[in-house]
Order: sequence, then structure tokens, then C-alpha cells
Amino acid sequence: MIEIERKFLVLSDDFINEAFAKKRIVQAYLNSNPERTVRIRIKEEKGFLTIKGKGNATGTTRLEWETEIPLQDAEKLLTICESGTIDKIRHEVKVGNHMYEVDVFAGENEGLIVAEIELQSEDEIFKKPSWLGKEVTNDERFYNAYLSVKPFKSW
Ligand SMILES: O=P(O)(O)OP(=O)(O)OP(=O)(O)O
Repeated sequence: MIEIERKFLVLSDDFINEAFAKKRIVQAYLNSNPERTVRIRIKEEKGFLTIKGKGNATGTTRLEWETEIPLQDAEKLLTICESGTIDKIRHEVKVGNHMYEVDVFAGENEGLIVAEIELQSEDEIFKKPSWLGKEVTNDERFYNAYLSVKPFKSW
């Protein structure tokens, strides 16, 4: 239920060579209010319903609840979501003992590449690869729910 994550901008596409999995993600929001986002996601051929709360003071810790739902249900629910669909390719990149999820956005958010790392505690140490840029964990503009309303290209 509690997710600890840090988010960074990505400086170059050097991570591509180190990525071992690539998955297309399409998602939209039934509710994009950052206090309680309700997200419908299709990842490859699987559907998910996800509820997230707002980040704590550092933006690192958030309440998150997710369940898999039938693909057809996810497809139907996407039709009643708020406008502003997020379309991205998620690359999984192993660095040391951690997995970075590097999202390369398409569509209205093309040009944006963001890396996320999930941690066990807020002070957990992790390796930072050379392609990792500025930390944006506490910058709500990089929340996907926000990007669905105000996409990167419109900034
Ligand atoms: O895959 P997640 O759960 O990190 O979700 P996201 O939609 O990619 O990211 P966020 O809600 O942190 O913008």
C-alpha cells in the first residue's frame, strides 16, 4: 500500500543498451486530482486499476493501491477517462541491486524521459548511472496525472 519512489530526468539514451525489457503503457485517469488519482492502465495485454494518494513532504512516499482488471474492462473504462492519454514505453534497467523504470513518453509528452526507482526506505542508498539527471521527485509537474492534463509539449 505504501510506495517509496524517487524520480529523475534522463540526460541521454545511453540506458537503451542496458535495458532488458521494454513494455508499452497506455493510461488515463478517471480522476486526476493529485489527492486521489484513479488510473486505468493497459500494459502490453494486461489491464490495471490504480489509486494513488498525494506524496509526503519529500514527495517520495505515496499511498498506492493497484489491482489487475480484465483487458476488455480496462479498454472500456479508458473511453470514459478524462482527456489526455499517456502513451509511453517503459524500459527496465538494472543498476546495481536496483531496477530503474525508464519511461520514454510519446504523443503530447514526446521529448520527456523520466526514470523511477523504487526503494525499501526513504534513506536507502542506490547507484546513480551516468545517464541519470536532476531529481524531480517532489515536482508535481512530472506526476503522470499532471502530464495527462498539462502535457510536456505544452510547457
Ligand atoms: O508505474 P507507476 O506506479 O510508477 O506510475 P506512473 O504513472 O508511471 O507514475 P506517477 O504516478 O508517479 O507519475
